[in-house]
Amino acid sequence: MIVTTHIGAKAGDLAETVLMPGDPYRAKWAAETFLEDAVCVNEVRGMLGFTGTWKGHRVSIQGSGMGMPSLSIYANELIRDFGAKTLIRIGSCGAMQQNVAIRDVILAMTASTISTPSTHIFQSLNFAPCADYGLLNAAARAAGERDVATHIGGIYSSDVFYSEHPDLDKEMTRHGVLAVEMEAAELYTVAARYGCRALAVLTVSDHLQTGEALPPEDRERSFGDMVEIALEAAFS
Ligand SMILES: O=P(O)(O)O[C@H]1O[C@H](CO)[C@@H](O)[C@H]1O
Ligand SMILES: O=c1cc[nH]c(=O)[nH]1
Repeated sequence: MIVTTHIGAKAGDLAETVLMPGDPYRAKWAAETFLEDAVCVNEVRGMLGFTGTWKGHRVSIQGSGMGMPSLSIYANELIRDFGAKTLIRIGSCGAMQQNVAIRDVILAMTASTISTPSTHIFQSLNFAPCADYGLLNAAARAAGERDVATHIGGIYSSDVFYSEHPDLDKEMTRHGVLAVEMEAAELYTVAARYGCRALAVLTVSDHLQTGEALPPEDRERSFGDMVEIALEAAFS
């Protein structure tokens, strides 16, 4: 029997493949919408987790919370205590390029960052967090078969939602960074440490240049393309 500090599930309750939205209610919606026989396996701190099947494959969907310190707790416990092998973030993000529109999907090849909870490990090294290539390639194929605009490239994992660095945002736009979110760099780093596969599949909910922003209910329960792309990539 395994119950960690933050995941109140028993050994075997979680699958080797875990989708990780920041929002626990997106986890609930995605489990109810896309999984068969989904059962709730975690309610600790309201960070809901579910396990069910998709096309016969066992899969869990566990909320990560917002920001890298929170994601890091769940990724560590999922991998070290529950045996997760494939972790795919399904998150919202803010577009940083004019050619990226609201509701477009982004596959994060790399995640630049100022710091993550893992930064101290690397001393003076600027570690480059990157996606698992097999997952990225499979997600690109899955996205290509859907009627959704998809961009593949670098994103920025920020510690803040409300940026006080317009100069830095501008430089990232100038250097082709597609979007900003708050978890992928730590997910990629923790996965690399334990030899696991990781990818972030994101949907654009905000636009830093136009000021557009989707309402909370859309972020919770309308990003179905990214969920299906993540599931198809995980089991291709
Ligand atoms: O929609 P989620 O997955 O939470 O992701 C994004 O939304 C949150 C901020 O609103 C941050 O967690 C950011 O990364
Ligand atoms: O602008 C945004 C939208 C989602 N998540 C972020 O971190 N920033």
